[in-house]
Amino acid sequence: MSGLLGSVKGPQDVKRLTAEELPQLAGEVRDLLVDACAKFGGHLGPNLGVVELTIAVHRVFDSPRDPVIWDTGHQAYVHKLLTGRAAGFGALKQEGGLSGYPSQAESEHDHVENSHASTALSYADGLAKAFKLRGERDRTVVAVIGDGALTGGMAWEALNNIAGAKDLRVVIVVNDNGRSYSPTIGGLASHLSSLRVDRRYEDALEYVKGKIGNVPVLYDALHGLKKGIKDVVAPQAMFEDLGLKYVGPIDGHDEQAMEAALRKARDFRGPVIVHALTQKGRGYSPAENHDEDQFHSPGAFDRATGAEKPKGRIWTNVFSEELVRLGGERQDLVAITAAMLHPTGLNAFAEAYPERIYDVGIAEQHALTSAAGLALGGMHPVVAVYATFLNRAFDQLLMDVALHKLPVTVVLDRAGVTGDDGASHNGMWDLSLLQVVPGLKIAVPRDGERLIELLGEAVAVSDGPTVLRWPKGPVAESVERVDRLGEMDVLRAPGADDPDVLLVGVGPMAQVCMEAAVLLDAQGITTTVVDPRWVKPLDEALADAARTHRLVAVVEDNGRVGAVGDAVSRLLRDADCDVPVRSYGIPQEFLDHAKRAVILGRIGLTGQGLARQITEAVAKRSPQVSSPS
Ligand SMILES: Cc1ncc(C[n+]2csc(CCOP(=O)(O)OP(=O)(O)O)c2C)c(N)n1
Ligand SMILES: CC(=O)[C@@H](O)[C@H](O)COP(=O)(O)O
Ligand SMILES: [Mg+2]
Repeated sequence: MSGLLGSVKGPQDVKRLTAEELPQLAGEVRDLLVDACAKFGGHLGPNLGVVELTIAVHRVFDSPRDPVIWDTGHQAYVHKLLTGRAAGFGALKQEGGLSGYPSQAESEHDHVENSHASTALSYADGLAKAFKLRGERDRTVVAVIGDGALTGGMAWEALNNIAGAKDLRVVIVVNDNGRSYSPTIGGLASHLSSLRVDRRYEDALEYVKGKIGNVPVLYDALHGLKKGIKDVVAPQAMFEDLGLKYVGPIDGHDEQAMEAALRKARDFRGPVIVHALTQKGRGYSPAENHDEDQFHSPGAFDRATGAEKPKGRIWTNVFSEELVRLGGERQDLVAITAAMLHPTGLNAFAEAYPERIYDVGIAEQHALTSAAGLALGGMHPVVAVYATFLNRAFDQLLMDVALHKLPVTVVLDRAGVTGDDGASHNGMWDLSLLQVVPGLKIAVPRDGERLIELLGEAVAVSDGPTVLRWPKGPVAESVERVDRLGEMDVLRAPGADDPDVLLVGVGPMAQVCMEAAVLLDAQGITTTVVDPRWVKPLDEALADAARTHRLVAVVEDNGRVGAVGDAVSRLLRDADCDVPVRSYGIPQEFLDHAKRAVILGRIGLTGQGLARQITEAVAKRSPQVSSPS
């Protein structure tokens, strides 16, 4: 690593650089970010937007003694570069390589690994309280939170607490680039933009600043003047009404201005908000000009043009198209996104029915209970979120939707192993959590055709909530049924009178089961494959089918504990069927980041892996079966 960045092994090296050297450092950082994200994909837009901000944070504060908490963590690449990890960007988000989020295992400068938004201020509140109790009054907690994450309810719960504790040394840097993926919504967004002073005295400020140069005391006085004018022109921020000191807005790309504001905030020795105005994708024109999301999280792309490598037809496309079609038939269908209109495929529905789409911000809990309200009002809401983010809205789904038997359909994209976004992004919890929700039905399509079929069935349910889920990536090859067993699709019937194994493939694991069945057959282990389609409630015909087999194997792309495998065991027990059940799924662990396919291979959720495990299971049950090849 050459240049100034090559000399940066930690924040102390950033502090040692002169102000004149910082633009060169920023340029080198941007070049490395674009190169790494072009090669591996990644959160390029968010990180290009916090280059100067992060440099200023590490020049003013003393990480890790002053912990820096990155809300959501997707914008911590620059922080990683300035804390000695530039070399790791040669394997960004790859197995065994640098995580795309803060990682305690990587550095003492990293604290929060959870990529779920709107948590940073609560961590900061707790950390600052701990420092106070321990008498470590010289430590400041810095929390960097985006305008999008600030629309999450937890952030306001934390702000309420922090504002009430005047001696908590917390510096909250609001990284306001005006966007989540899309432009940030709601009253907060318009309030933040009202705090952006209008150009007239911004320009005046620039003019005078140019005259006085960067003489801090004069510059500060000028800021005070601007603030005074702003107080008159734009009613002061709600933050100050909350009791929080507010500094800003500051040009987040003016490193010296950011340093001045952060020093002022640090020296205040109490809770302060520094409002930084930044641009997502700054410095790379394909990102700056990318209307949809300013290169929020592109896959690999051509560095010269910004053209992303084609993703092919993904599950989300099938859902997006079918929901538009259904929306034409059903005027009561409305859709809700939590700041992820395009990633969940709701953008097409929004274009077709602009009056029937709601973007509630990063506010999944509100999304579910607002959906309950819409359902009480006679609509049928479809709430589309990534599977892992539903965790946050479990109580709302349980007590605001299901308790009232309301017709809300929840669509979980990125269900199962997502992989390179790390442990908190895997959609491995929903099939377990939702088992306990009375009256809630869950369908898991195995391919695009079944997604269309099951979505239609789900939105036709009017006496309770329904849930569908599918994984990240290309939609699975179609597998047609050869028979029907109750509501279930039989995909493979061995034709033997006493087949050995009943393979229950949940959703796209059906294809994996079909591959395994061929391998098992080759070893003389006759296998039936069924796709339950609806996994909650399970079809009681499954118990009858089980009776004619030696072993039942349930395969699902979810954590094993408390999921469909356990539900099948319970079904068989309740039916007095004592055929043994094996469940194959994601180990109940926090998985290290790697590509989805790599992880599925590692945990045995492939045709070969499954065949090997089932062969061993059968051999234990009936030793005369041939040993695994
Ligand atoms: C609870 C939760 N919901 C949704 C997401 C998906 N997500 C990741 S980043 C992001 C937008 C964040 O916007 P902002 O906080 O403004 O940060 P920026 O990307 O603009 O820097 C969203 C919606 C998430 N990580 N967590
Ligand atoms: C940080 C975050 O939660 C999102 O940006 C997520 O990383 C996007 O995931 P996909 O790339 O699967 O849409
Ligand atoms: Mg933002």
